[in-house]
Amino acid sequence: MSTYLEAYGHRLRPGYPLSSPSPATFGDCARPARLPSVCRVIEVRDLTKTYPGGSREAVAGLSFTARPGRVTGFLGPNGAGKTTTLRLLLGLTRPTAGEALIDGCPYARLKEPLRRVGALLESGGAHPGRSARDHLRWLARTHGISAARVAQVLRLAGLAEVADRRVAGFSLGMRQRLGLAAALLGDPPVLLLDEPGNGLDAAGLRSLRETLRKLAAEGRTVLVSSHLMAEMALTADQLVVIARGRLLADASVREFTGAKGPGALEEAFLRLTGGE
Ligand SMILES: Nc1ncnc2c1ncn2[C@@H]1O[C@H](COP(=O)(O)OP(=O)(O)OP(=O)(O)O)[C@@H](O)[C@H]1O
Repeated sequence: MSTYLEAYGHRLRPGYPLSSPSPATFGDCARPARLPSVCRVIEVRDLTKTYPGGSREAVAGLSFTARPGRVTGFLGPNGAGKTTTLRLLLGLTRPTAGEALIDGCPYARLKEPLRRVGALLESGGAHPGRSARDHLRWLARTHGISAARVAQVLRLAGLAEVADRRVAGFSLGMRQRLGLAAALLGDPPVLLLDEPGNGLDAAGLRSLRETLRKLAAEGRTVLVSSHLMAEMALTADQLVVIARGRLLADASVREFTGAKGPGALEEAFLRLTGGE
């Protein structure tokens, strides 16, 4: 599969005459009955963002592609522009220049976005007085998603046993799990996750790693930002490294760490970013 994706993944655009049952609606950013895996691509093209009053560009001419079937780790020192890039991809802030596309479309033009893109940006968002289950049921109802799927994502995120507890009593790690459960609710082919490992204990990190690997193995596109180098070395296939809004590297974990193995990622990262 990877050879096929590598050969065609970044060149195809929605609307291409693939074997999709309804390519016409696909070009319109509607979801075809079966989304061709080669089109689940996240594309950032010459993306630039200067915040009003900002002294420098938060994102500066950034270009990269995250492809299906892989976990793409999005790395960079504090303030590098990772969250800004993810917010641009989700249409939460406007680019100063360039494009941030999913399936060839800006997020705002995607039909049924919850079923197309699962996002975890921060661990807040759930009403503290609600239980995890009620929060997810409410989200599911507003997007026409079944209660059975709620139970499924609660299990996937390791929250089944605390599903009926109020979110107010949740630890940071439990809130992160709830955020991940919400991101998975629509069974989306594309996932954008901003530091999902924050606050997770060792068991939580392992389970997150296994979940992300599995999601990628199912052919989904997983873009995940993180400061946890050891985790990224074990989780990611591809690494996109930025600093001061600019691309420093876009390489496989193997290319990054060489023969030294996953333990060498932190060293390579610090060397590349000048230990910022
Ligand atoms: N709403 C905003 N208004 C003005 N400047 C902002 C805003 N959000 C972020 N910035 C600035 O943009 C730059 C990039 O920030 P961003 O949060 O995207 O980086 P990051 O790589 O996610 O950092 P971290 O790893 O610390 O979360 C920083 O200089 C930050 O101060």
